[in-house]
Amino acid sequence: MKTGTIQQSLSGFYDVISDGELFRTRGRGNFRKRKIKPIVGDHVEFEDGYLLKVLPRENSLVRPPVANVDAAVVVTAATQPVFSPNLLDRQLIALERQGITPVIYFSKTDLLDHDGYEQIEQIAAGYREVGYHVFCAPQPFEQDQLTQLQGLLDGKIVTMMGQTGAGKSTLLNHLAPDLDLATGEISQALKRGRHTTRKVSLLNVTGALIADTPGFSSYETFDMTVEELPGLFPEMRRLAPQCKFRGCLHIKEPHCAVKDAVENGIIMKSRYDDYLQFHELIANQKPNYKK
Ligand SMILES: Nc1nc2c(ncn2[C@@H]2O[C@H](COP(=O)(O)OP(=O)(O)OP(=O)(O)O)[C@@H](O)[C@H]2O)c(=O)[nH]1
Ligand SMILES: [Zn+2]
Repeated sequence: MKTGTIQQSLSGFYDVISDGELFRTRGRGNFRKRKIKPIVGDHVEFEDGYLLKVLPRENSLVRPPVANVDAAVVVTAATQPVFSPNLLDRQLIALERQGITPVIYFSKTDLLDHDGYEQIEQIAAGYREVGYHVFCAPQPFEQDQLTQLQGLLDGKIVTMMGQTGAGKSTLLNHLAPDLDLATGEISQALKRGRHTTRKVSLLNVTGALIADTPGFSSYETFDMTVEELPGLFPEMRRLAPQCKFRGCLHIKEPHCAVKDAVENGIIMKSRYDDYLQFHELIANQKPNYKK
């Protein structure tokens, strides 16, 4: 018996990567009866061309359907379209919720003037303080950054995330110039997923398995409770024990360490404002969405 990860699923066959080798397998007959639907990213046990077992999932995304996602590269345009902290924060909390490590990658920094770049660099520093990996350099795809990113993603299951035109395909092309796909094909692969429900597969990109269909966008519903939300902001999560009230929502409560930190410039004002906006959004959702 071997163990591996499903890299691709195609009309009943599952291609499993195990120790760098690909094996074509099919599901055991009783999978269907037991309503087991293996998906890309599943860690599995297999033998003689048959999947025997799907191991418990760390997480699973619906769009694209990928299991056990370790990290998501949030490709974020520094300009064109203009940088939106609100959109970035939405993406980050969606990932936090799934237990997926966000990696923020600023693209299009080459299109900024000096002051514009300084601003973005400051924002990047703020997100680093929060605890995120942030890639930001005057030239967005310089080798140094790419090497670091490769190191970070090595051995992980990864999705690309980001607005249309943010530069997801461009980044992937830079990461894997020697990938067996032509430039156009990569972006085709990335684009196809949006319009049809075609199968996802994982591209083997220098040690990482990267979903060829970009991940969920900013339009996720906030299907969480208002109590859950502050825990999805790492900087608030860290300070919450210092708030006077347990379960402090950091809004109207007195002696709130988070509000103090915002006032003292320790927590980014833009992050806190987004927190308040998301809180309102969740509070005003129809009750059945709140669970
Ligand atoms: N100058 C500059 N142009 C970039 C950069 N990143 C992407 N672009 C350009 O922006 C356009 C969109 O880039 P893509 O890589 O196709 O963006 P995408 O995120 O894959 O977009 P979708 O496939 O629509 O989701 C292309 O014309 C790229 O050449 C960058 O860092 N600098
Ligand atoms: Zn508080």
